Amino acid sequence: VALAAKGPVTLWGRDVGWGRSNPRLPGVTLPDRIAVTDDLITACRAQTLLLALPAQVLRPFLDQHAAALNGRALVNTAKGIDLTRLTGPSHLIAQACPDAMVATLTGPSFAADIARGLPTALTLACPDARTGAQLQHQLSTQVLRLYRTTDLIGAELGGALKNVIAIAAGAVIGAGLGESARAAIITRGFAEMTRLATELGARAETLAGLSGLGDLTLTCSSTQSRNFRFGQALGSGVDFDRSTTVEGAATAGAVTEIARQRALDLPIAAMVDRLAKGGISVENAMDNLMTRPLKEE
Ligand SMILES: NC(=O)C1=CN([C@@H]2O[C@H](COP(=O)(O)OP(=O)(O)OC[C@H]3O[C@@H](n4cnc5c(N)ncnc54)[C@H](O)[C@@H]3O)[C@@H](O)[C@H]2O)C=CC1
Ligand SMILES: O=C(CO)COP(=O)(O)O
Repeated sequence: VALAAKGPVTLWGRDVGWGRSNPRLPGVTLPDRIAVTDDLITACRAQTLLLALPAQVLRPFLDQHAAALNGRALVNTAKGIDLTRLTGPSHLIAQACPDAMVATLTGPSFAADIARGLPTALTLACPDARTGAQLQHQLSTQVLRLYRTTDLIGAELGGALKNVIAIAAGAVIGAGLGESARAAIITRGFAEMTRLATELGARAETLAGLSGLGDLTLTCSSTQSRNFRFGQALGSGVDFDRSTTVEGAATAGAVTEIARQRALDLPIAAMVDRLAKGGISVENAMDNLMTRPLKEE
């Protein structure tokens, strides 16, 4: 919707029967400049494609459609780590589409805010600096301000890992453990995010930017966030609609496996993994975190 301010946009979906107002974005009507199609070949005539799919869906989607996508600039927006490959979205895309230019657009942004034209700042991450600068200009608008980085690993991991911590923050609030506990989870969660990301080759300063700390702040503090609401439901013991996309649940599993393989200490992610699988109560998870051996900050 934001990009339609700059020129014609084609929106592809496998189920576009909803017409010009998507039930996932209530109150938003698509501008006339957006052509809606369920024909991927038509959509792939564009040179730049934004892929807006849940992280765990991306791999099967690429298995099916890689040939149509190859050779384009492919901008990922998924925030997660693939559970079977233990890798981020852009690596999956680059493997499936070796002739594509791959980038990730990430950072603090609720789709509903962007669709309403509210001001938003994001990170455009592309290892190729020239392509990154081109995409930055192509995708920025008056209300969508893109910063760029070549640290694709760091930007992508920031977006993936903040979802895990947001579940923990939601659980703390849902269980009535208080704002001080939430601040502790956000801060120690950020330490875990930085520990894992730098181990995997990210720059620490990327984690402190929009794609890491910025998105962590948003997601841990807003009930607009699905990850936060999922945690809240776990904490308060109410049902949660399992058809809702909650990226942090699968990503906590992937993170726990990566931590095991690399002998990394990521206790909050480990607790979120157990919580999401129903293997521990919020009270026991918090006890577990609070009674670990005392250490330096
Ligand atoms: N919703 C938001 O505010 C934001 C979401 N993201 C990230 O973007 C990614 C997607 O999130 P949402 O769009 O919110 O998820 P969503 O679950 O609301 O929508 C995903 C869309 O993908 C489609 N889809 C699912 N499987 C498919 C397949 N095999 N082939 C074709 N289409 C398929 C669904 O029909 C749906 O239209 C996630 O990784 C999320 O973390 C990033 C920034 C903001
Ligand atoms: O990534 C997001 C905000 O930047 C959206 O968060 P949720 O997936 O938790 O709704």
